[in-house]
Amino acid sequence: MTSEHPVLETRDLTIRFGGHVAVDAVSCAFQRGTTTAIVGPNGAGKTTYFNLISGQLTATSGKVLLNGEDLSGLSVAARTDRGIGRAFQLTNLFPSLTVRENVRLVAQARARRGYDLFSVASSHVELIERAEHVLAEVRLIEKADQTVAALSHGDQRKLEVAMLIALQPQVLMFDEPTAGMSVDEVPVVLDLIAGLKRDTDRSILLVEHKMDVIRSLADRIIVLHNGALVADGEPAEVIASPIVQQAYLGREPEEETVDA
Ligand SMILES: Nc1ncnc2c1ncn2[C@@H]1O[C@H](COP(=O)(O)OP(=O)(O)OP(=O)(O)O)[C@@H](O)[C@H]1O
Repeated sequence: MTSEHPVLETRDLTIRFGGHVAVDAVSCAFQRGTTTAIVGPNGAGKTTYFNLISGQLTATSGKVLLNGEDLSGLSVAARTDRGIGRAFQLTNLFPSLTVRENVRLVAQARARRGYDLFSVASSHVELIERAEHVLAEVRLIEKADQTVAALSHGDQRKLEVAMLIALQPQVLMFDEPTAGMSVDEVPVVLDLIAGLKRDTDRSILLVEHKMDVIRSLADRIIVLHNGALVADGEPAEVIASPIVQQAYLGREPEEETVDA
């Protein structure tokens, strides 16, 4: 729980499916207040790496550490309690409830969990205030009394992010956050994630294919290829590196995506 540890770290993290090594000894540390994009060609192991961090998959070997604590053997729910929040997967919206009710439910559930020492004793008033704060953070406060069913798709995405924030994660994971979104919805989600970056206690990880999204959000890019970490650095440097351009991504620097 101290600042001497990176918020999240993977050490020699490996998973094999039969003879295939999908994530191959990936060691990487993620600091508070940083946003890291994970890129690589199709099948490189990006989603599998995410699944190993969030607990959807169990590593063959290696470790995932949160604030120095080994998460091996912990379920997805236990990892969420500890502070790993994965967007658009953990949260289920209740369509007939209002926006505010949805967020309050998550805040309440979070407060009941034993690991959140500061909010175990949270009063009803504190929980309500927390929900209002989160709704303001994602700019949904004016729609707080609308039912979820009445929201646009973009606003539902905002609500999903609000519910993720209400879980108070230290690590926020987004798997292709703009995939399947309409042209007008993309800036909404990008704005939201950019807003989340202002909280320097949080660390954001995103798997992303789109170069413009990466450029606008990431402070750092790590590249996976055949499950191994092959490049790590500032976006401009990584995108321009010959190893990424030619050997691994097979793309010219100015093309739309950095993979596949
Ligand atoms: N449950 C599984 N069983 C067997 N093989 C798997 C399983 N999950 C992933 N793989 C394999 O592991 C490799 C990495 O897959 P993964 O989905 O992590 O790649 P990715 O980088 O996320 O690709 P994409 O960009 O296409 O989503 C692939 O070869 C995939 O077929």
